[in-house]
Amino acid sequence: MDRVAVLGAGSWGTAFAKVVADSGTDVVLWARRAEVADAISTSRVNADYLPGVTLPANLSATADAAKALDGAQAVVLAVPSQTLRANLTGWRTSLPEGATLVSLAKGVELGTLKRMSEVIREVAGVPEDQVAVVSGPNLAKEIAAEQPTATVIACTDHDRAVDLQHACSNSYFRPYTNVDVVGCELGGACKNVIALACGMAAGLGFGDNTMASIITRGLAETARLGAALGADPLTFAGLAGLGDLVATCASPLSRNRSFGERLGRGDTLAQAQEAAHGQVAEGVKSCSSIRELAARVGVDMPITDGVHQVCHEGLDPRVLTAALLGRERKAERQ
Ligand SMILES: NC(=O)c1ccc[n+]([C@@H]2O[C@H](COP(=O)([O-])OP(=O)(O)OC[C@H]3O[C@@H](n4cnc5c(N)ncnc54)[C@H](O)[C@@H]3O)[C@@H](O)[C@H]2O)c1
Ligand SMILES: O=P(O)(O)OC[C@H](O)CO
Repeated sequence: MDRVAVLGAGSWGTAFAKVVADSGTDVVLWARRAEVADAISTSRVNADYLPGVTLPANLSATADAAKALDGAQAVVLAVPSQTLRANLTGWRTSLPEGATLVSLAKGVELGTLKRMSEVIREVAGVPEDQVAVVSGPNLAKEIAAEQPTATVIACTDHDRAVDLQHACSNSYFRPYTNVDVVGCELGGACKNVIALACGMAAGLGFGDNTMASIITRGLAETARLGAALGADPLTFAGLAGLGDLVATCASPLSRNRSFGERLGRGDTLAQAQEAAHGQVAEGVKSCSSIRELAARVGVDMPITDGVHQVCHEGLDPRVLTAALLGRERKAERQ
């Protein structure tokens, strides 16, 4: 692979483009705003999202998506989940034939309840084995600072995953392959919701026992959903499951955890949204789609359900705490 397009110049799109460029592959990064593309081209910095990070010379930027896509062997989609369908519909006619379409987004679409790889297949009209997913404990700022990190590249076509693995392996970034796309995507989407719950707990002043309890029971409900949807249960013990869950729930860099913390301290949804400065906390929307998906397949997800109620039905996080603790007693593996 010698040319990759990354569509979306937010925190992760820009950091991932740097990863690919630092791995020796030429990258063209598409930014929605022309001034962001121009600034990257002239100063080699994306000051809005990754201030202080110098981007490599083999990374160029443009606001023209067709230009970014021209000749790309892999097309990396780095826009928020709920905008992926509309964005990709606009790019569809410029997608290079046979290119691997790669999702970086961690969410489940509202309304359709589709995972991002399903949205991509549907909109681009490509087979399942042409779509890959990157998911793991990947806080963009740490990766942009070249801190050692592992991730998972999931694709039902193992050889395609390996090609992509070669295009984004370097001294600070180590991707593993996996053929369980369903498990990796669900792990990535659900952990944002659990991180909101951990944030709420932190905002309420609770400590590490509470965090560990939410993380572990959050993993249990994520794995239950995964099992019902055909995922490999072991995926949830891996980087795209437990790995990402721990990083997101523990890190002050996580937008989801920070958002939850504000709610826990008493902010309204609107106040927490304002404090996020336009950066996406995917769990705020995906808590609703995941909750609906769980109901569709008859899976109990009490934490996800509670996060939805706090975010969208005005439930006080303190009342959620009491409700979760007061649930019917049960066996751990029930
Ligand atoms: N930031 C991280 O550390 C990180 C790590 C792994 C995965 N992710 C996932 O990657 C995806 C993108 O996250 P990000 O951190 O780059 O987000 P971000 O908020 O930093 O950037 C989003 C980018 O998408 C663009 N965009 C295009 N159409 C848009 C629209 N209609 N509305 C809003 N923005 C639009 C924005 O201009 C911006 O460049 C999310 O699903 C996120 O969960 C993020
Ligand atoms: O900042 P968050 O909460 O969107 O999390 C970022 C990444 O998904 C961590 O892997």
